[in-house]
Amino acid sequence: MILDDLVSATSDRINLEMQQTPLATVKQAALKQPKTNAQDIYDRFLSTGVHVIGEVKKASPSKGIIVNDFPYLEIAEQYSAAGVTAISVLTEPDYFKGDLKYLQTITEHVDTPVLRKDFTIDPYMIYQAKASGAKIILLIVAILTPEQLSAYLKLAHQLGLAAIVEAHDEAEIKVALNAGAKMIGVNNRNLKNFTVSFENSIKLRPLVPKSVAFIAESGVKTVADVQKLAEIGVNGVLIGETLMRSNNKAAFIEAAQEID
Ligand SMILES: O=C(O)c1ccccc1NCC(=O)[C@H](O)[C@H](O)COP(=O)(O)O
Repeated sequence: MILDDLVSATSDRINLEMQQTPLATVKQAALKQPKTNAQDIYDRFLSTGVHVIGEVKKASPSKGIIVNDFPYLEIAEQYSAAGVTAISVLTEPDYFKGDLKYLQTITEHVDTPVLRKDFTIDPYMIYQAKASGAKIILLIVAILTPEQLSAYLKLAHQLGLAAIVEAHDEAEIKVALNAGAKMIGVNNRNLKNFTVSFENSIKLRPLVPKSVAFIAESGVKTVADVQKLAEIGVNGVLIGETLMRSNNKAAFIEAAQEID
């Protein structure tokens, strides 16, 4: 399964990075960042309307190369000017052609909160995210033990980072809620065969209390899709490929964010 390959590649990469830049150095850099409060991010997503997270991504395992031209900072600036609630930046290099440097550059130039979109498997990556100016991280239930999930969520909150805890089914939603997740992402993409269906969000939405933000991830193609997800009560939508391929990103984002 693709998640196993992603975890294995991430583990090799992080082991190398830890040799090049020790944890103590990354921790020091993280602690130099301005203090932030995770609850501020959760509150933004819980406020009325559908909140768009615009994703900056060059490639993905399911789609291969999505765009050849990749002016990542310009794209982030367009998202920010159009009023997205957050920007997701892929930092995974092997399958998504991402880079931590993209995230660092974007956080240096753009005020909108940035999500480090990666396959977090070690606290080192959480300190890296903070040191790079991210305000949100991704924690995927399927690749962590419940103990790791609780510990990583706690560490994120101590550092002032919010976390999207990604769950794929009912059992994973329970694990996420038990760990204290305040924002749950449900992936509409089946990671075994890459098919996309909003059925997963529709089925799992009622299992997440209204005090916990619900983000529908993947497969949004049209503003009508956002409307459908709004009707089932999602707080946010994470949109990657469609925005990356769009010639008028601002028009799509503005229309999506007008939905009540
Ligand atoms: O998109 C993939 O191929 C993929 C494969 C394995 C793990 C994660 C994957 N995608 C990550 C995402 O969560 C998406 O980048 C994100 O939800 C945006 O999706 P989309 O709007 O469909 O580009």
